[in-house]
Amino acid sequence: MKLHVFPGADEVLRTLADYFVAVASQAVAARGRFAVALSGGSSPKKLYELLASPEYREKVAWEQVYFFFGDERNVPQTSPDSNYLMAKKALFEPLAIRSAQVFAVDTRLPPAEAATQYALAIEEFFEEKKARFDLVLLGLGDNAHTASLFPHTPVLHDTTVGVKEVFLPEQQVFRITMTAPLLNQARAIAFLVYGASKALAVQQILEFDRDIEQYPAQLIAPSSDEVDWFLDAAAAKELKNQQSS
Ligand SMILES: O=C1O[C@H](COP(=O)(O)O)[C@@H](O)[C@H](O)[C@H]1O
Repeated sequence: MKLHVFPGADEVLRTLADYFVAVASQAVAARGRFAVALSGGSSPKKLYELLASPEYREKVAWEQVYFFFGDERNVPQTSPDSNYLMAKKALFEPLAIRSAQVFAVDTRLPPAEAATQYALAIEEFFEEKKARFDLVLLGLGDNAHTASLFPHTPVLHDTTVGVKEVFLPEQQVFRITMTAPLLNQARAIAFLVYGASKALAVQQILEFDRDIEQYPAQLIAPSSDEVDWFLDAAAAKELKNQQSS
């Protein structure tokens, strides 16, 4: 696990954008394409905007990039809560990404069916091979969730390499999420976390004893061992040890 801690969010975002460029170019050189699972929520929007900015847009072979979503809210694709809509506005439209390169969850379907169909789309994309994303981008909720692996939900114990629906009783909503085993097959995983509201969750995931019911992001442990945490000082402030391990 590698920790990258910077004084402010802008430096975190730039470092992660550089990391994205490097991982994308290695994947394209090695396999002719780059398959990335995007995260939703409030944190990654600025990263996507930066990647689409004049400074970064020429650094990635975008026509060889294939986009997936680690999780999605069960809302129409036109809803302001849709992870797809956020990425569309921040990344796909500015870069004129072809629709064939974007794999969105079909939220017109009932949640369980949407999850099944998404798992099938992933399986087809990887053909006969193991479904290994070149990069999974993840955020972290104040309650230590990542993707839509929320505390005390059945999906935390799902051993399927796939996609599942999850009902969140407090919010009375469904989400659709890649399971931890699928996320963990990735060649590389990067967490993007900034802001003081995330400091306790960061400490719980990285320094507390394992308790996946309370701290679901502890489930993220890729077989490749490539997990990078990109944090600002505010999000890292509760960490006793700020060295990579
Ligand atoms: O990985 C993820 O993390 C976030 C946390 O979101 P944020 O709004 O607190 O940055 C999550 O909800 C999101 O859907 C997910 O992909």
